[in-house]
Amino acid sequence: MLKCQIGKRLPDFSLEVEFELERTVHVISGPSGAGKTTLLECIAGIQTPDEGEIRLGNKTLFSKEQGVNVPIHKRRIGYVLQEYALFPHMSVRQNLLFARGIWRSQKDPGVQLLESTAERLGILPLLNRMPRDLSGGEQQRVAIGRALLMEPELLLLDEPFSALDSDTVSKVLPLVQEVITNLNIPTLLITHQDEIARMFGPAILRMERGKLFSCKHGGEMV
Ligand SMILES: Nc1ncnc2c1ncn2[C@@H]1O[C@H](COP(=O)(O)OP(=O)(O)OP(=O)(O)O)[C@@H](O)[C@H]1O
Repeated sequence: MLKCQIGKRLPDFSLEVEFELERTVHVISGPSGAGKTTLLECIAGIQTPDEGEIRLGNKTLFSKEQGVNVPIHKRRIGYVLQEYALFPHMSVRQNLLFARGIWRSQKDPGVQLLESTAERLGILPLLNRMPRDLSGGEQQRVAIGRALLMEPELLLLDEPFSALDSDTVSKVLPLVQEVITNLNIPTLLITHQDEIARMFGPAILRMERGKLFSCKHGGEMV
């Protein structure tokens, strides 16, 4: 379970949210500048909230009161962005292994996990290719595979399909949806694309001016 009650003030913007998420996918929609990315970055540890607390399972990731701020690499959070952010000088296999910090070692049990994850995402035949030789949809599946290989306890996806054309989205989406749904961990997915929101719904949250609302009930989340 993810429990988040934080405040973050930027010069012309302020984020104030309080919510709890079970092990399901929640879609976040909302206008540009509403604070969606800021929220995900606070949860991931890229930005530091000014106040409040973030708990994941029984771990405190951030607590202003207790002076806790777990560094990004120790949060066990898979974070996928619109830009695939693969390492251009590494093969797909090395990119995936890097997620586990084992890209020099072939003996790690993670290699087996790598192959099964790559198979589920349909990228097994691509393991020896370089990122520049992949299509956008393939690169995004590698980026998602990399996030999964961390064996995350929380998955954050920030517009992961918006750089892809609609044909590619239709092909990639069912595969990714199945993998993510089967993961059974709390997942936050930012998207402006209705088709994607529908596939992952019905748990849709709406962000406006730094506040989060539940669309289903029309009220502010508590
Ligand atoms: N480093 C920063 N310094 C000052 N203001 C910032 C900073 N980063 C973001 N902001 C402001 O915070 C607000 C929320 O930005 P954020 O990127 O979280 O919105 P968003 O909902 O993700 O938007 P989009 O859908 O366009 O990506 C915006 O008004 C933005 O200008």
